[in-house]
Amino acid sequence: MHILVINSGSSSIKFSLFEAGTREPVSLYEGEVSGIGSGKTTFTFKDVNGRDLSGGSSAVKADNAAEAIEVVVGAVRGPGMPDVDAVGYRVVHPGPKLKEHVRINDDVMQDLEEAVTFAPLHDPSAIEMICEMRSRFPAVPHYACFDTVFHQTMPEAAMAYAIPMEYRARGVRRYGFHGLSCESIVRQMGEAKIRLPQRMVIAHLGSGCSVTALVGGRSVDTTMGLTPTGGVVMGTRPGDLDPGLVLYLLRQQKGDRAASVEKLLNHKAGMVALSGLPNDMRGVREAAGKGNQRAALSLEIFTRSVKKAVGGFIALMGGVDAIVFAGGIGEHDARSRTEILGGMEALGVSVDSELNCKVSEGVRRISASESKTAIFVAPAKEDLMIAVHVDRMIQAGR
Ligand SMILES: Nc1ncnc2c1ncn2[C@@H]1O[C@H](COP(=O)(O)OP(=O)(O)O)[C@@H](O)[C@H]1O
Ligand SMILES: CC(=O)OP(=O)(O)O
Ligand SMILES: [Mg+2]
Repeated sequence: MHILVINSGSSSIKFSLFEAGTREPVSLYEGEVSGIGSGKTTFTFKDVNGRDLSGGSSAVKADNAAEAIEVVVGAVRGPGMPDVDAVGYRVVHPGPKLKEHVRINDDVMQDLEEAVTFAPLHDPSAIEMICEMRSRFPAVPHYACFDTVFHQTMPEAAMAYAIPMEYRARGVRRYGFHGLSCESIVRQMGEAKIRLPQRMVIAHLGSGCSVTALVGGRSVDTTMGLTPTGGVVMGTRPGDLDPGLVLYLLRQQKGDRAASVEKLLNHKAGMVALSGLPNDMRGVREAAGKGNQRAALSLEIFTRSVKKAVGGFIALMGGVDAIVFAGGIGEHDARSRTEILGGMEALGVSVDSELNCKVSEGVRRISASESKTAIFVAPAKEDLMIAVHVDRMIQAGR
């Protein structure tokens, strides 16, 4: 059986084809269409051995999602490719009703449409992708896997906001995101024969950034809330703000005030606002290294916000046995890791500077020998988790 997994972002579509059924899902092919609508769309497609299957042309024309989907469909239906038996999608926010990963039908699509208000940066592209793919692959089952499901284990004290309870009944609560990433880290630790740490903090620092506290491998609290705009500072999102500041912004706008503030908070805030540079941690670091003061300040603010989240969760859990970094920044930016954990030696947290700079596959340990807390770097395998959940749903006859 072959499961196609699709993780669509606002300007990119990542896809992987997994073999599953008789064994745990294994990725056979993966690809990405990125920079959709930018005029500089690129396409990568390779097999499990890294062999390039993109036909040698990395530049493709995809001015919108529908054209990008044509590229994806062309690749997975190409010569020699196996039949797709099921399709799984990463959907960031399911809205208030859906609490588990689900097989998609028209009712589910209705729920997802209603969830767009909670994740306007993420859900629309996923919904568009699902609609297109359902019409192109009408005979196979389609499944939605949500970022939020992993956080269902949070206690009510972590979920509820201090606003009138009638809103809680309407689904206004902390949901938490990057759950598929967190789950994949717990799973990878098991595969690497690392004893599951009792108290763990996962810092998923990528396009979106969040910090999650886990006890016994289950989420007990996380920084993102009702939406993926809150929590720690991100590339284009501000993280937590004084609610009075949001009211101030709303009062300043003309026309469609909510739409203007939404655009400001999801696209124009965070590191891009502070640094005045494009949304790429590498560029910000390079500029700061050359003396750009705004870039340096943006890094300081980013580090400070993640450090406060990590420290807060250590206090909440009464200590920490492991800290894990994942996501594009968490996995690749050694400086972010040392700066976030710098000065925590008194808490028993110290990074080994040599191990921190090494590059290798899978979960790797970067803590110093004297560190009481184990510190790891791990890839966020969201796509693998989606394949695992789709496989389970198929086995369960869903
Ligand atoms: N080698 C690297 N060093 C520092 N930052 C990196 C590196 N590679 C990727 N990043 C950063 O990771 C972020 C994207 O993270 P990623 O997890 O890939 O996002 P997405 O959620 O879109 O998959 C960007 O800010 C990018 O600059
Ligand atoms: C939930 C979220 O922020 O996702 P991403 O990091 O992919 O933007
Ligand atoms: Mg991501």
